[in-house]
Amino acid sequence: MKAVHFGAGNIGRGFVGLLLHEGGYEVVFSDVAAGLVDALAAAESYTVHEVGAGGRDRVVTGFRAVNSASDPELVAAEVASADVVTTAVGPTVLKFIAPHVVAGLRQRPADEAPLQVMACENAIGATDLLRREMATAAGEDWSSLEGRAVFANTAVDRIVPGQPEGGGIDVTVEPFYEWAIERAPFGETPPSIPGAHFVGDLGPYIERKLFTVNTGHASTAYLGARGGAATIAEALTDERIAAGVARALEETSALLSAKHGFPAEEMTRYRETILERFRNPALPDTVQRVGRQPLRKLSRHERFIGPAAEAAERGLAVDGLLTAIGAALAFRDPEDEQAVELEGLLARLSPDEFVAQVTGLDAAHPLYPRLVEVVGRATAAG
Ligand SMILES: NC(=O)c1ccc[n+]([C@@H]2O[C@H](COP(=O)([O-])OP(=O)(O)OC[C@H]3O[C@@H](n4cnc5c(N)ncnc54)[C@H](O)[C@@H]3O)[C@@H](O)[C@H]2O)c1
Ligand SMILES: O=P(O)(O)OC[C@@H](O)[C@@H](O)[C@H](O)[C@H](O)CO
Repeated sequence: MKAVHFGAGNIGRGFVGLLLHEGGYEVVFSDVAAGLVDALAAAESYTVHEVGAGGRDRVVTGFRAVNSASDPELVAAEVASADVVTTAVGPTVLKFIAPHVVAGLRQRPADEAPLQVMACENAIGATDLLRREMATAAGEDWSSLEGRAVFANTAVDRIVPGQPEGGGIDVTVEPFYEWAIERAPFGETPPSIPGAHFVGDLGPYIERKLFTVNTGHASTAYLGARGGAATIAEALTDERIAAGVARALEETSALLSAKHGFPAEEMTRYRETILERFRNPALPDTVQRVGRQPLRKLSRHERFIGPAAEAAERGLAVDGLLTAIGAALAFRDPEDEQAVELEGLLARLSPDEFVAQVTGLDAAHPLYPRLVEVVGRATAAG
């Protein structure tokens, strides 16, 4: 069995590649970072170091690596004969992966078992997005190609911090992980991934993950950065920040319970586990990594505006989320293109224009005036 995995970065090596390997796949990593591809191609194994309580080392072997920028034909050939394609590149990069998967499908015999495609990104419906990008890349050939693949959305959860520069291809991760995958698209032959669980309806899982783990993570990063903290664990040692994060998460939990029926006690335990994961002192996870790409994180269906909009529509509290959004507006990182753009947009646009453009909310939405106030305060604070 063979899996082609696009994006050999933190989660690619530290989670998706590891679980595919443990499921019995030969993993072919595909990436555009030449140094990383060369290092993987030259290695026979790498180690995933799980740090913190219950962690152990796991070794990945039997992989190969291909550079999709310099060797697209080889990538297409690998995809053509693969059983599984996964991605962990970031949702905005899926449009660049799509042409490679389409090129592979063009070479794949029509009577071959369908390629099983799963995008493992922090976004609702990431595989659906990849599929749309593939349809665009294929143009009028799509109707003859789409039957050669099946598409399943997934929710992946494991904190994999940035790895030290020059540290090689080993990866340091937390011990916890969860991978939920839609079951129905695979019919009788789901992929062999013992570490994953297959679910009938992914909607509640991905929303619970994105609106708890990622809302809490981002709230900690932005409140922490504003308070001068360097890491997530350090930020949570400040009681005011911890209280701010707890408040935002109580609001998203109330929404998730109202919308999906998750019992309140289950959500309380889920939040406790997550906050304990964030506090893992062995995990060197920076506020810059977790706060990266703030414009993506402030977009309509993401971890802040997504739950806050739905909570406001239901008349639920959103004050904690608005405080975290205020902190997000103050996030500055000269190395992060979106953080720089965010600063420019705040200087250039009126609060109304900013809310409309960045969050995509309509002026008639109940959250809209509250966001305009938050943006107005951020603009005034300079
Ligand atoms: N790190 C985590 O804790 C974590 C956990 C769950 C989900 N995720 C999600 O996984 C995705 C990747 O996150 P990450 O933390 O591993 O980021 P990362 O930056 O460590 O890895 C991304 C990799 O994609 C590669 N890449 C960029 N453009 C590419 C292209 N056109 N073709 C092939 N490869 C390309 C990069 O070179 C890099 O190696 C994101 O969607 C993220 O939200 C991350
Ligand atoms: O990857 P992002 O930028 O969407 O979010 C940053 C972190 O919150 C994220 O990578 C978490 O570590 C991960 O989602 C945990 O499962």
